Amino acid sequence: MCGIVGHVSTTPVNQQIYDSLLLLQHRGQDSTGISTAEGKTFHHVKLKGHVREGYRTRDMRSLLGNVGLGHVRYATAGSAKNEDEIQPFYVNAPYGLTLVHNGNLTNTRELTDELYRIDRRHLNSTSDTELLLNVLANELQLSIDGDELSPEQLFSAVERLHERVEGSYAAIALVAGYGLLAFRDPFGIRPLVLGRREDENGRPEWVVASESLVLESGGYELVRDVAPGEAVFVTNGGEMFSRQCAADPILSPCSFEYVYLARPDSVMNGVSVYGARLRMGETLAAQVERTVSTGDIDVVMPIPDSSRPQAMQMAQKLGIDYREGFYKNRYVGRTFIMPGQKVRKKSVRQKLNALSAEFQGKNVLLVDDSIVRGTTSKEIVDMARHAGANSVTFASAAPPVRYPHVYGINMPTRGELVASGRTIEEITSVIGADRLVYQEVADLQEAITRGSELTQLDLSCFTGEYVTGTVTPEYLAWLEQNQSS
Ligand SMILES: O=P(O)(O)OC[C@H]1O[C@H](OP(=O)(O)OP(=O)(O)O)[C@H](O)[C@@H]1O
Ligand SMILES: NC(=O)CC[C@H](N)C(=O)O
Ligand SMILES: [Mg+2]
Repeated sequence: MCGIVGHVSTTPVNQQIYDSLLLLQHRGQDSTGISTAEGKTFHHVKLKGHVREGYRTRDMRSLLGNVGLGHVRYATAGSAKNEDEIQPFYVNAPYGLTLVHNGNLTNTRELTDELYRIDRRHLNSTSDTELLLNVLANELQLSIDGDELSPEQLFSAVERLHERVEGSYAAIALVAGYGLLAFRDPFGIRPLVLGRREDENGRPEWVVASESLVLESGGYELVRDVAPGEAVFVTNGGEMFSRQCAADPILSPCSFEYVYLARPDSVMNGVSVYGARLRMGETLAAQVERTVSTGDIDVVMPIPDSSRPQAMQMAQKLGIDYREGFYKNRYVGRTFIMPGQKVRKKSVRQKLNALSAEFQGKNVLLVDDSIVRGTTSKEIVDMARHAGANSVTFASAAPPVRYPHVYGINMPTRGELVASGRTIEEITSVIGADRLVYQEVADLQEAITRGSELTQLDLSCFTGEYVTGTVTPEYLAWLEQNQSS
């Protein structure tokens, strides 16, 4: 899950993109990049690491133009370390295109072969985003008819792209001299929202972003989520066109956005992330009551940051005191999205510290949003015991993660998932807890969708059922061999 943003403005757009990327930093920490368009000229800056430490004043000054896009990367294909894979990607024909992508393509082998053999396109990295851009460029080249590019030609290209590409993709592209194109895969797996505001002269300004908090902070009105399969084109002059480009779009957003990835103050697909997390706490409280005796539990504690709303609601439902026993070093980033297990493990210790007074002689109920590799939970249980806890019950607001996530979250191999091939008792013993309670899949689904129009979610990492219907055991085996994290 990367963070993407695109702005079409009536004034220089560099600072707006920077501000938007800062708000999306929680979605990717590996690298970041910005492209702006000044007439027909693109300006690009790409850097490793975080937004705040990366861009220098001279970088910002070089990003001229009123139209642009930006990216924060959390690598899911290729390598986090490879500087050639930092987004945006660029191709010079047709017109000049630059693109950012959140998601993960699942037919990369076929596309790589077709692009070389049939389309005669050269690829210079193992990034799936480079594939996505080249498919778009190829299909756009085939759609062009006459001298001027029309929205319809762009939409036809996206229509054909949907037919060729499998997996998840929310993408934003700039077409040099024309405007900004945004599109979402036919299942709407990864999020994308459209916002609008007016400048002081009443002229429209547009933003497309992964999360709605970008819109709120910039004073934009949420127009709507980009629909699954839909493409939106905003001209450099601020005129907006949109069209459904997929044959059978079915909104099936990634449940893990609501569990962990997104900021709680965002609204995605009409569902408040914070509201969904509170409801997860409610259903998890009921599950705890059903499965373990709660009479002896003294305090409910979150594992900062992401599980706070769930833990708060659980404490209230269970009628047990809510306490904060772990303190977070705000200068260490999110652990789960760091590349490499060694650095993730070290970071948990650096990031969280236990406050002994809250643990001494107490029976604690620790709540996390999810247990994936078990890196966090194992360290945390150990820290709670060292701080003097009498007993440790661990509750996860997500069900056991047993299957690879192939749609933009870096958990491609079963072997690294602590719940894969293990019973609950075995997982309890691996993380060192006294008792362990997981959310049920149906409860998670209900907690996310309650009161909304959402009828379907991607829950593949919990169920092994992949919404696109194109993920085969052979693909998963190939992924395990070729992608390690
Ligand atoms: O089982 P694991 O592989 O450790 O993964 C799960 C943990 O990783 C995430 O936290 P992270 O530190 O990334 O971010 P947060 O501060 O937003 O909770 C998540 O909230 C869990 O705590
Ligand atoms: N997390 C993402 O959305 C990653 C986008 C793309 N697959 C990359 O690896 O750069
Ligand atoms: Mg966490």
